[in-house]
Amino acid sequence: MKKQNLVVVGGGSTYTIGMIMSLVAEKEQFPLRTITFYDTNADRQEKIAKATEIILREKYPELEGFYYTTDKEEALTNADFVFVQIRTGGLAMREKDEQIPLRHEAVGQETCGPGGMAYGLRSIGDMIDLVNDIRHYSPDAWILNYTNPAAIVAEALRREFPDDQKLLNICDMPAAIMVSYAGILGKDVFDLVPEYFGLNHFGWFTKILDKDGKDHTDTIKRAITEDGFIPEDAEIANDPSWIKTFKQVEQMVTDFPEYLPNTYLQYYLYPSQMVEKEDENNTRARQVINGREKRVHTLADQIIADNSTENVELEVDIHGRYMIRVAASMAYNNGDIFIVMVENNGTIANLPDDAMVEVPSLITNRGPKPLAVGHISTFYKGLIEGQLAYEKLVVDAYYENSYEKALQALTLNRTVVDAPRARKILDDMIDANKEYWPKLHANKKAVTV
Ligand SMILES: NC(=O)c1ccc[n+]([C@@H]2O[C@H](COP(=O)([O-])OP(=O)(O)OC[C@H]3O[C@@H](n4cnc5c(N)ncnc54)[C@H](O)[C@@H]3O)[C@@H](O)[C@H]2O)c1
Ligand SMILES: O=P(O)(O)OC[C@H]1O[C@H](O[C@H]2[C@H](O)[C@@H](O)[C@@H](O)O[C@@H]2CO)[C@H](O)[C@@H](O)[C@@H]1O
Ligand SMILES: [Mn+2]
Repeated sequence: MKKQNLVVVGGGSTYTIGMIMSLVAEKEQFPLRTITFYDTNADRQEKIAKATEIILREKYPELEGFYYTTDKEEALTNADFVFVQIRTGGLAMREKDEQIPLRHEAVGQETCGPGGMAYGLRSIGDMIDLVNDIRHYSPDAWILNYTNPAAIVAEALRREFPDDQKLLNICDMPAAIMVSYAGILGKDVFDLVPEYFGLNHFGWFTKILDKDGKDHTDTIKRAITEDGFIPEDAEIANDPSWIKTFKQVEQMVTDFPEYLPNTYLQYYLYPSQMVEKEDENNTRARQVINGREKRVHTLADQIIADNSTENVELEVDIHGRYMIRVAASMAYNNGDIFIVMVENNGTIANLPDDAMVEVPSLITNRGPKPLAVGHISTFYKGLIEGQLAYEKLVVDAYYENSYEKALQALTLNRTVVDAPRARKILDDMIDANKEYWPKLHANKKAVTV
Protein backbone atom coordinates (compact mmCIF):
# COMPACT_ATOMS: atom_id res chain seq x y z
CA MET A 1 0.00 0.00 0.00
CA LYS A 2 1.37 3.41 -0.94
CA LYS A 3 2.00 5.53 2.15
CA GLN A 4 0.30 8.94 2.05
CA ASN A 5 1.50 12.48 2.79
CA LEU A 6 -1.29 14.04 4.84
CA VAL A 7 -1.77 17.75 5.53
CA VAL A 8 -4.20 18.91 8.22
CA VAL A 9 -5.33 22.49 7.65
CA GLY A 10 -6.45 23.94 10.97
CA GLY A 11 -3.77 22.05 12.89
CA GLY A 12 -4.73 23.94 16.04
CA SER A 13 -8.30 22.61 15.98
CA THR A 14 -9.88 21.00 19.03
CA TYR A 15 -10.40 17.93 16.82
CA THR A 16 -6.74 17.45 15.87
CA ILE A 17 -5.58 15.23 18.74
CA GLY A 18 -8.64 13.00 18.26
CA MET A 19 -7.80 12.84 14.56
CA ILE A 20 -4.20 11.85 15.35
CA MET A 21 -5.41 9.05 17.62
CA SER A 22 -7.74 7.90 14.84
CA LEU A 23 -4.83 7.94 12.36
CA VAL A 24 -2.90 5.76 14.79
CA ALA A 25 -5.86 3.38 15.16
CA GLU A 26 -6.42 3.26 11.40
CA LYS A 27 -2.76 2.99 10.28
CA GLU A 28 -3.35 -0.40 8.64
CA GLN A 29 -6.22 1.01 6.55
CA PHE A 30 -4.56 4.37 5.80
CA PRO A 31 -0.76 4.21 6.22
CA LEU A 32 1.05 7.53 6.31
CA ARG A 33 4.52 8.69 5.27
CA THR A 34 4.27 12.21 6.68
CA ILE A 35 1.82 14.41 8.57
CA THR A 36 1.98 18.20 8.27
CA PHE A 37 -0.12 20.72 10.18
CA TYR A 38 -0.93 24.12 8.72
CA ASP A 39 -2.70 26.89 10.63
CA THR A 40 -2.83 30.67 10.48
CA ASN A 41 -2.57 30.90 14.28
CA ALA A 42 0.96 29.84 15.21
CA ASP A 43 0.39 29.73 18.99
CA ARG A 44 -2.84 27.78 18.84
CA GLN A 45 -1.26 25.24 16.52
CA GLU A 46 2.04 24.96 18.43
CA LYS A 47 0.52 23.57 21.61
CA ILE A 48 -1.38 20.88 19.71
CA ALA A 49 1.63 20.15 17.48
CA LYS A 50 4.07 19.74 20.38
CA ALA A 51 1.72 17.24 22.03
CA THR A 52 1.20 15.50 18.68
CA GLU A 53 4.97 15.12 18.24
CA ILE A 54 5.09 13.11 21.48
CA ILE A 55 2.02 11.02 20.66
CA LEU A 56 3.45 10.14 17.24
CA ARG A 57 6.90 9.36 18.63
CA GLU A 58 5.28 6.82 20.96
CA LYS A 59 2.50 5.44 18.78
CA TYR A 60 3.56 5.96 15.15
CA PRO A 61 7.34 5.45 15.17
CA GLU A 62 7.29 4.31 11.53
CA LEU A 63 6.07 7.76 10.38
CA GLU A 64 8.87 9.36 8.33
CA GLY A 65 8.12 12.93 9.33
CA PHE A 66 5.83 15.22 11.30
CA TYR A 67 5.93 18.95 10.53
CA TYR A 68 3.94 22.03 11.48
CA THR A 69 4.06 25.44 9.92
CA THR A 70 2.19 28.64 9.16
CA ASP A 71 3.82 28.79 5.71
CA LYS A 72 1.35 27.74 3.01
CA GLU A 73 3.90 26.69 0.44
CA GLU A 74 5.86 24.58 2.90
CA ALA A 75 2.66 22.94 4.18
CA LEU A 76 0.81 22.32 0.96
CA THR A 77 3.55 21.14 -1.39
CA ASN A 78 3.59 17.40 -2.20
CA ALA A 79 0.38 16.56 -0.37
CA ASP A 80 -1.58 13.41 -1.24
CA PHE A 81 -4.45 14.25 1.12
CA VAL A 82 -5.51 17.52 2.71
CA PHE A 83 -8.04 17.46 5.56
CA VAL A 84 -9.57 20.91 6.05
CA GLN A 85 -10.98 21.88 9.46
CA ILE A 86 -10.83 25.64 9.82
CA ARG A 87 -13.10 27.98 11.78
CA THR A 88 -13.05 31.54 10.48
CA GLY A 89 -13.63 33.87 13.43
CA GLY A 90 -12.98 31.11 15.96
CA LEU A 91 -15.25 30.01 18.79
CA ALA A 92 -15.69 33.67 19.84
CA MET A 93 -17.65 34.33 16.64
CA ARG A 94 -19.53 31.05 17.05
CA GLU A 95 -20.83 32.42 20.33
CA LYS A 96 -22.17 35.53 18.58
CA ASP A 97 -23.79 33.38 15.86
CA GLU A 98 -25.70 31.59 18.59
CA GLN A 99 -26.53 34.58 20.80
CA ILE A 100 -27.80 37.05 18.20
CA PRO A 101 -30.76 34.96 16.93
CA LEU A 102 -31.74 34.05 20.51
CA ARG A 103 -32.09 37.76 21.29
CA HIS A 104 -34.79 37.78 18.60
CA GLU A 105 -36.36 34.53 19.76
CA ALA A 106 -34.97 32.49 16.90
CA VAL A 107 -32.83 29.35 17.03
CA GLY A 108 -29.19 30.10 17.91
CA GLN A 109 -27.14 27.29 16.37
CA GLU A 110 -23.76 27.26 14.61
CA THR A 111 -24.85 25.54 11.38
CA CYS A 112 -28.66 25.86 11.36
CA GLY A 113 -30.63 29.03 10.64
CA PRO A 114 -29.10 32.50 11.10
CA GLY A 115 -26.00 31.14 12.87
CA GLY A 116 -25.29 28.96 9.85
CA MET A 117 -25.69 31.91 7.52
CA ALA A 118 -23.30 34.05 9.58
CA TYR A 119 -20.71 31.27 9.81
CA GLY A 120 -21.14 30.53 6.10
CA LEU A 121 -20.57 34.12 5.02
CA ARG A 122 -17.37 34.10 7.09
CA SER A 123 -16.11 30.72 5.84
CA ILE A 124 -16.68 30.91 2.09
CA GLY A 125 -13.85 33.36 1.26
CA ASP A 126 -11.25 31.52 3.33
CA MET A 127 -12.30 28.18 1.89
CA ILE A 128 -12.03 29.42 -1.71
CA ASP A 129 -8.56 30.84 -0.98
CA LEU A 130 -7.49 27.58 0.60
CA VAL A 131 -8.65 25.38 -2.26
CA ASN A 132 -6.87 27.69 -4.71
CA ASP A 133 -3.69 27.43 -2.62
CA ILE A 134 -3.92 23.66 -2.33
CA ARG A 135 -4.43 23.33 -6.08
CA HIS A 136 -1.47 25.64 -6.71
CA TYR A 137 0.95 23.58 -4.61
CA SER A 138 -0.56 20.07 -4.92
CA PRO A 139 -2.78 19.91 -8.02
CA ASP A 140 -3.58 16.20 -7.54
CA ALA A 141 -4.18 16.05 -3.81
CA TRP A 142 -7.48 14.78 -2.46
CA ILE A 143 -9.18 17.49 -0.41
CA LEU A 144 -11.51 16.32 2.34
CA ASN A 145 -13.35 19.32 3.68
CA TYR A 146 -15.40 19.17 6.83
CA THR A 147 -15.25 22.86 7.68
CA ASN A 148 -18.71 24.06 8.65
CA PRO A 149 -21.31 25.07 7.77
CA ALA A 150 -20.56 22.23 5.37
CA ALA A 151 -23.76 22.63 3.32
CA ILE A 152 -23.07 26.28 2.51
CA VAL A 153 -19.33 25.75 2.04
CA ALA A 154 -20.06 22.82 -0.31
CA GLU A 155 -22.44 24.92 -2.41
CA ALA A 156 -19.89 27.75 -2.70
CA LEU A 157 -17.09 25.33 -3.62
CA ARG A 158 -19.34 23.63 -6.20
CA ARG A 159 -19.83 27.02 -7.90
CA GLU A 160 -16.20 28.06 -7.63
CA PHE A 161 -14.55 24.74 -8.60
CA PRO A 162 -17.11 22.95 -10.82
CA ASP A 163 -14.52 20.67 -12.45
CA ASP A 164 -12.58 19.69 -9.37
CA GLN A 165 -13.09 15.93 -9.08
CA LYS A 166 -10.86 15.53 -6.03
CA LEU A 167 -12.66 17.79 -3.59
CA LEU A 168 -15.08 16.11 -1.20
CA ASN A 169 -17.27 17.68 1.50
CA ILE A 170 -18.15 15.47 4.38
CA CYS A 171 -19.88 15.43 7.77
CA ASP A 172 -19.56 12.98 10.64
CA MET A 173 -23.09 13.35 12.07
CA PRO A 174 -24.71 10.45 10.16
CA ALA A 175 -21.82 8.21 11.25
CA ALA A 176 -22.08 9.39 14.87
CA ILE A 177 -25.80 8.56 14.82
CA MET A 178 -24.97 5.16 13.33
CA VAL A 179 -22.61 4.51 16.27
CA SER A 180 -25.72 4.65 18.47
CA TYR A 181 -27.65 2.37 16.09
CA ALA A 182 -24.71 -0.04 16.23
CA GLY A 183 -24.93 0.10 20.05
CA ILE A 184 -28.62 -0.83 19.90
CA LEU A 185 -27.89 -3.73 17.55
CA GLY A 186 -24.69 -4.88 19.27
CA LYS A 187 -22.75 -4.47 16.02
CA ASP A 188 -19.72 -2.54 14.76
CA VAL A 189 -20.66 0.75 13.09
CA PHE A 190 -18.66 -0.11 9.97
CA ASP A 191 -20.74 -3.30 9.56
CA LEU A 192 -23.91 -1.25 9.04
CA VAL A 193 -25.04 -0.12 5.57
CA PRO A 194 -27.20 3.03 5.57
CA GLU A 195 -29.84 4.18 3.12
CA TYR A 196 -30.13 7.94 3.58
CA PHE A 197 -31.08 11.11 1.75
CA GLY A 198 -31.10 14.86 2.37
CA LEU A 199 -28.87 17.88 2.68
CA ASN A 200 -26.04 18.27 5.18
CA HIS A 201 -27.47 18.41 8.73
CA PHE A 202 -30.89 17.95 7.12
CA GLY A 203 -31.53 14.33 6.20
CA TRP A 204 -33.14 10.99 7.04
CA PHE A 205 -32.11 7.34 7.21
CA THR A 206 -34.69 5.35 5.30
CA LYS A 207 -33.11 1.99 6.12
CA ILE A 208 -30.30 0.50 8.17
CA LEU A 209 -29.08 -2.82 6.81
CA ASP A 210 -26.16 -5.02 7.76
CA LYS A 211 -23.57 -6.35 5.35
CA ASP A 212 -25.69 -9.51 4.79
CA GLY A 213 -28.58 -7.32 3.66
CA LYS A 214 -30.69 -7.87 6.80
CA ASP A 215 -32.94 -4.87 7.52
CA HIS A 216 -32.68 -3.54 11.11
CA THR A 217 -34.70 -0.34 10.65
CA ASP A 218 -37.78 -1.39 12.62
CA THR A 219 -35.70 -2.76 15.48
CA ILE A 220 -33.93 0.59 15.75
CA LYS A 221 -37.18 2.60 15.61
CA ARG A 222 -38.75 0.41 18.27
CA ALA A 223 -35.67 0.68 20.51
CA ILE A 224 -35.62 4.48 20.16
CA THR A 225 -39.29 4.98 21.05
CA GLU A 226 -39.41 2.32 23.78
CA ASP A 227 -35.96 2.48 25.41
CA GLY A 228 -34.68 5.92 24.39
CA PHE A 229 -31.75 7.09 22.29
CA ILE A 230 -28.33 8.10 23.62
CA PRO A 231 -25.05 9.25 22.09
CA GLU A 232 -22.49 6.45 22.31
CA ASP A 233 -19.44 7.83 20.54
CA ALA A 234 -16.74 8.57 23.14
CA GLU A 235 -16.52 12.28 22.23
CA ILE A 236 -20.16 13.00 22.97
CA ALA A 237 -21.44 10.15 25.16
CA ASN A 238 -21.17 12.10 28.43
CA ASP A 239 -21.99 15.54 27.09
CA PRO A 240 -25.30 16.85 28.52
CA SER A 241 -26.05 18.91 25.41
CA TRP A 242 -25.56 15.94 23.07
CA ILE A 243 -27.55 13.71 25.43
CA LYS A 244 -30.48 16.17 25.14
CA THR A 245 -30.08 16.28 21.37
CA PHE A 246 -30.23 12.49 21.07
CA LYS A 247 -33.24 12.45 23.44
CA GLN A 248 -35.06 14.75 21.02
CA VAL A 249 -34.76 11.98 18.39
CA GLU A 250 -37.29 10.01 20.46
CA GLN A 251 -39.78 12.84 19.92
CA MET A 252 -39.00 13.09 16.21
CA VAL A 253 -39.43 9.35 15.64
CA THR A 254 -42.70 9.41 17.61
CA ASP A 255 -44.08 12.37 15.62
CA PHE A 256 -42.69 11.34 12.22
CA PRO A 257 -42.10 7.58 12.36
CA GLU A 258 -41.56 6.96 8.64
CA TYR A 259 -37.79 7.55 8.66
CA LEU A 260 -34.97 7.99 11.18
CA PRO A 261 -33.96 11.67 11.39
CA ASN A 262 -30.59 13.39 11.52
CA THR A 263 -30.33 14.98 14.98
CA TYR A 264 -30.01 18.46 13.41
CA LEU A 265 -33.64 18.30 12.25
CA GLN A 266 -34.65 19.18 15.81
CA TYR A 267 -33.86 22.83 15.07
CA TYR A 268 -36.20 22.90 12.07
CA LEU A 269 -39.05 20.76 13.44
CA TYR A 270 -39.14 22.14 17.00
CA PRO A 271 -37.72 25.68 16.75
CA SER A 272 -39.76 27.14 19.64
CA GLN A 273 -38.70 24.36 21.99
CA MET A 274 -35.08 24.85 20.94
CA VAL A 275 -35.24 28.56 21.72
CA GLU A 276 -36.88 27.96 25.10
CA LYS A 277 -34.19 25.59 26.32
CA GLU A 278 -31.29 27.92 25.42
CA ASP A 279 -29.48 30.27 27.80
CA GLU A 280 -27.99 33.24 25.94
CA ASN A 281 -25.11 33.35 28.42
CA ASN A 282 -24.25 29.70 28.05
CA THR A 283 -24.82 28.71 24.45
CA ARG A 284 -23.04 25.73 22.89
CA ALA A 285 -19.96 27.82 21.98
CA ARG A 286 -19.45 28.77 25.64
CA GLN A 287 -19.88 25.12 26.64
CA VAL A 288 -17.27 24.11 24.04
CA ILE A 289 -14.85 26.86 25.19
CA ASN A 290 -15.21 25.70 28.80
CA GLY A 291 -15.43 22.04 27.81
CA ARG A 292 -13.77 20.49 24.75
CA GLU A 293 -11.34 23.35 24.12
CA LYS A 294 -10.18 23.49 27.75
CA ARG A 295 -9.99 19.69 27.96
CA VAL A 296 -7.90 19.41 24.77
CA HIS A 297 -5.53 22.20 25.83
CA THR A 298 -5.10 20.72 29.33
CA LEU A 299 -4.42 17.33 27.77
CA ALA A 300 -1.81 18.83 25.43
CA ASP A 301 -0.15 20.73 28.31
CA GLN A 302 0.06 17.52 30.35
CA ILE A 303 1.60 15.53 27.48
CA ILE A 304 4.16 18.29 26.86
CA ALA A 305 5.02 18.62 30.58
CA ASP A 306 5.50 14.84 30.95
CA ASN A 307 7.12 14.47 27.52
CA SER A 308 4.93 11.35 27.41
CA THR A 309 1.32 10.23 27.16
CA GLU A 310 1.57 8.00 30.24
CA ASN A 311 -0.63 10.20 32.43
CA VAL A 312 -3.41 10.94 29.97
CA GLU A 313 -6.28 9.02 28.47
CA LEU A 314 -6.39 9.31 24.70
CA GLU A 315 -9.52 8.24 22.88
CA VAL A 316 -10.41 7.42 19.30
CA ASP A 317 -13.73 8.82 18.08
CA ILE A 318 -15.96 8.34 15.10
CA HIS A 319 -15.19 11.80 13.72
CA GLY A 320 -11.59 10.89 12.86
CA ARG A 321 -12.24 7.26 11.99
CA TYR A 322 -14.97 8.20 9.54
CA MET A 323 -12.91 10.79 7.68
CA ILE A 324 -9.97 8.36 7.51
CA ARG A 325 -12.06 5.42 6.23
CA VAL A 326 -13.43 7.67 3.47
CA ALA A 327 -9.89 8.82 2.61
CA ALA A 328 -8.68 5.19 2.56
CA SER A 329 -11.47 4.22 0.19
CA MET A 330 -10.35 7.00 -2.20
CA ALA A 331 -6.66 6.19 -1.85
CA TYR A 332 -6.98 2.43 -2.37
CA ASN A 333 -10.18 2.29 -4.44
CA ASN A 334 -11.96 0.23 -1.77
CA GLY A 335 -15.44 1.05 -3.07
CA ASP A 336 -16.82 1.29 0.47
CA ILE A 337 -20.18 3.00 0.95
CA PHE A 338 -20.19 6.20 3.00
CA ILE A 339 -22.63 9.11 3.31
CA VAL A 340 -21.01 12.19 1.72
CA MET A 341 -22.01 15.39 -0.07
CA VAL A 342 -22.28 15.26 -3.87
CA GLU A 343 -23.92 17.28 -6.62
CA ASN A 344 -27.35 15.73 -7.05
CA ASN A 345 -27.52 15.17 -10.82
CA GLY A 346 -30.56 12.91 -10.57
CA THR A 347 -29.54 10.95 -7.46
CA ILE A 348 -32.68 12.22 -5.72
CA ALA A 349 -34.93 12.19 -8.78
CA ASN A 350 -37.26 15.04 -7.84
CA LEU A 351 -34.68 17.53 -6.57
CA PRO A 352 -32.65 19.92 -8.77
CA ASP A 353 -29.48 18.61 -10.41
CA ASP A 354 -27.41 21.41 -8.92
CA ALA A 355 -28.32 20.70 -5.27
CA MET A 356 -25.48 19.55 -3.02
CA VAL A 357 -27.15 16.52 -1.43
CA GLU A 358 -25.93 14.15 1.25
CA VAL A 359 -26.35 10.50 0.20
CA PRO A 360 -24.61 7.13 0.46
CA SER A 361 -21.96 6.84 -2.25
CA LEU A 362 -19.42 4.28 -3.38
CA ILE A 363 -16.08 5.87 -2.58
CA THR A 364 -13.51 5.11 -5.28
CA ASN A 365 -10.20 6.48 -6.58
CA ARG A 366 -12.26 8.39 -9.15
CA GLY A 367 -14.32 10.04 -6.45
CA PRO A 368 -17.74 9.35 -4.95
CA LYS A 369 -20.33 7.46 -7.02
CA PRO A 370 -23.70 8.29 -5.43
CA LEU A 371 -26.28 5.52 -5.14
CA ALA A 372 -29.67 6.35 -6.64
CA VAL A 373 -32.33 7.38 -4.11
CA GLY A 374 -35.26 7.83 -6.51
CA HIS A 375 -38.28 10.04 -5.77
CA ILE A 376 -38.83 11.38 -2.28
CA SER A 377 -42.29 12.14 -0.93
CA THR A 378 -43.97 15.50 -0.30
CA PHE A 379 -43.07 16.16 3.35
CA TYR A 380 -39.34 15.62 2.83
CA LYS A 381 -39.28 17.28 -0.58
CA GLY A 382 -41.04 20.35 0.80
CA LEU A 383 -38.69 20.64 3.77
CA ILE A 384 -35.58 20.07 1.66
CA GLU A 385 -36.58 22.52 -1.06
CA GLY A 386 -37.05 25.32 1.48
CA GLN A 387 -33.70 24.59 3.13
CA LEU A 388 -31.94 24.23 -0.21
CA ALA A 389 -33.29 27.60 -1.35
CA TYR A 390 -32.00 29.16 1.90
CA GLU A 391 -28.54 27.64 1.35
CA LYS A 392 -28.39 28.83 -2.26
CA LEU A 393 -29.56 32.32 -1.30
CA VAL A 394 -26.82 32.59 1.33
CA VAL A 395 -24.23 31.77 -1.33
CA ASP A 396 -25.92 34.20 -3.76
CA ALA A 397 -25.71 36.88 -1.06
CA TYR A 398 -21.96 36.23 -0.79
CA TYR A 399 -21.29 36.43 -4.53
CA GLU A 400 -23.67 39.32 -5.23
CA ASN A 401 -22.95 41.29 -2.03
CA SER A 402 -26.70 41.29 -1.67
CA TYR A 403 -28.49 42.34 1.51
CA GLU A 404 -31.76 41.38 -0.15
CA LYS A 405 -30.67 37.80 -0.84
CA ALA A 406 -29.48 37.43 2.76
CA LEU A 407 -32.84 38.75 3.98
CA GLN A 408 -34.67 36.34 1.66
CA ALA A 409 -32.53 33.47 2.94
CA LEU A 410 -33.34 34.15 6.58
CA THR A 411 -37.04 34.76 5.91
CA LEU A 412 -37.24 31.44 4.12
CA ASN A 413 -35.50 29.52 6.87
CA ARG A 414 -37.86 27.52 9.12
CA THR A 415 -35.99 28.74 12.20
CA VAL A 416 -36.88 32.40 11.43
CA VAL A 417 -39.90 32.75 9.06
CA ASP A 418 -40.94 36.27 10.06
CA ALA A 419 -39.50 38.96 7.72
CA PRO A 420 -39.16 41.79 10.30
CA ARG A 421 -37.42 39.39 12.65
CA ALA A 422 -35.15 38.23 9.82
CA ARG A 423 -34.19 41.87 9.16
CA LYS A 424 -33.37 42.56 12.82
CA ILE A 425 -31.21 39.44 13.05
CA LEU A 426 -29.48 40.26 9.77
CA ASP A 427 -28.69 43.83 10.85
CA ASP A 428 -27.22 42.64 14.16
CA MET A 429 -25.20 40.01 12.33
CA ILE A 430 -23.83 42.52 9.83
CA ASP A 431 -22.69 44.60 12.76
CA ALA A 432 -21.03 41.66 14.52
CA ASN A 433 -19.34 40.37 11.34
CA LYS A 434 -17.87 43.62 9.97
CA GLU A 435 -14.38 42.15 10.00
CA TYR A 436 -15.39 39.00 8.13
CA TRP A 437 -18.39 39.31 5.83
CA PRO A 438 -18.38 40.77 2.34
CA LYS A 439 -20.10 44.16 2.40
CA LEU A 440 -23.79 43.60 1.67
CA HIS A 441 -25.41 46.38 -0.38
CA ALA A 442 -27.94 48.31 1.65
CA ASN A 443 -31.63 47.85 1.05
CA LYS A 444 -34.67 49.94 2.02
CA LYS A 445 -35.06 50.20 5.78
CA ALA A 446 -37.98 48.49 7.51
CA VAL A 447 -41.20 50.51 7.11
CA THR A 448 -42.94 51.36 10.37
CA VAL A 449 -46.70 50.86 10.19
N1 LIG B 1 -18.47 18.53 9.16
C1 LIG B 1 -18.44 18.00 10.37
O1 LIG B 1 -19.19 17.09 10.63
C2 LIG B 1 -17.52 18.55 11.40
C3 LIG B 1 -17.26 17.85 12.59
C4 LIG B 1 -16.42 18.43 13.51
C5 LIG B 1 -15.84 19.67 13.28
N2 LIG B 1 -16.15 20.33 12.13
C6 LIG B 1 -15.58 21.64 11.80
O2 LIG B 1 -14.16 21.61 11.96
C7 LIG B 1 -13.69 22.94 12.14
C8 LIG B 1 -12.80 23.04 13.35
O3 LIG B 1 -13.58 23.06 14.51
P1 LIG B 1 -13.01 23.43 15.95
O4 LIG B 1 -14.19 23.54 16.84
O5 LIG B 1 -11.94 22.50 16.32
O6 LIG B 1 -12.45 24.90 15.70
P2 LIG B 1 -11.08 25.55 16.20
O7 LIG B 1 -11.28 27.01 16.13
O8 LIG B 1 -10.64 24.93 17.46
O9 LIG B 1 -10.03 25.09 15.08
C9 LIG B 1 -9.92 25.67 13.85
C10 LIG B 1 -8.46 25.98 13.56
O10 LIG B 1 -8.38 26.52 12.23
C11 LIG B 1 -7.47 27.61 12.25
N3 LIG B 1 -7.80 28.47 11.10
C12 LIG B 1 -8.80 29.38 11.00
N4 LIG B 1 -8.79 29.93 9.77
C13 LIG B 1 -7.78 29.35 9.08
C14 LIG B 1 -7.30 29.47 7.75
N5 LIG B 1 -7.87 30.32 6.90
N6 LIG B 1 -6.25 28.72 7.38
C15 LIG B 1 -5.67 27.84 8.23
N7 LIG B 1 -6.09 27.69 9.51
C16 LIG B 1 -7.14 28.42 9.92
C17 LIG B 1 -7.66 28.25 13.59
O11 LIG B 1 -6.52 29.03 13.96
C18 LIG B 1 -7.85 27.03 14.49
O12 LIG B 1 -6.64 26.57 15.03
C19 LIG B 1 -14.95 23.80 12.22
O13 LIG B 1 -15.27 24.33 10.96
C20 LIG B 1 -16.00 22.81 12.65
O14 LIG B 1 -17.30 23.25 12.35
C21 LIG B 1 -16.97 19.78 11.20
O1 LIG C 1 -21.43 21.52 19.40
P1 LIG C 1 -20.19 20.75 19.20
O2 LIG C 1 -19.01 21.64 18.89
O3 LIG C 1 -19.94 19.72 20.25
O4 LIG C 1 -20.43 19.89 17.87
C1 LIG C 1 -20.59 20.44 16.63
C2 LIG C 1 -20.36 19.35 15.60
O5 LIG C 1 -21.37 18.36 15.81
C3 LIG C 1 -21.35 17.27 14.93
O6 LIG C 1 -20.16 16.54 15.11
C4 LIG C 1 -20.03 15.68 16.26
C5 LIG C 1 -19.83 14.34 15.78
O7 LIG C 1 -20.99 13.98 15.14
C6 LIG C 1 -19.49 13.36 16.86
O8 LIG C 1 -19.10 12.17 16.28
C7 LIG C 1 -18.37 13.75 17.68
O9 LIG C 1 -17.14 13.61 17.02
O10 LIG C 1 -18.60 15.03 18.12
C8 LIG C 1 -18.87 15.98 17.12
C9 LIG C 1 -19.20 17.19 17.91
O11 LIG C 1 -18.69 17.25 19.14
C10 LIG C 1 -21.52 17.79 13.53
O12 LIG C 1 -21.53 16.79 12.57
C11 LIG C 1 -20.46 18.81 13.18
O13 LIG C 1 -20.71 19.34 11.91
C12 LIG C 1 -20.44 19.93 14.20
O14 LIG C 1 -19.29 20.71 13.99
MN1 LIG D 1 -21.53 17.91 10.52
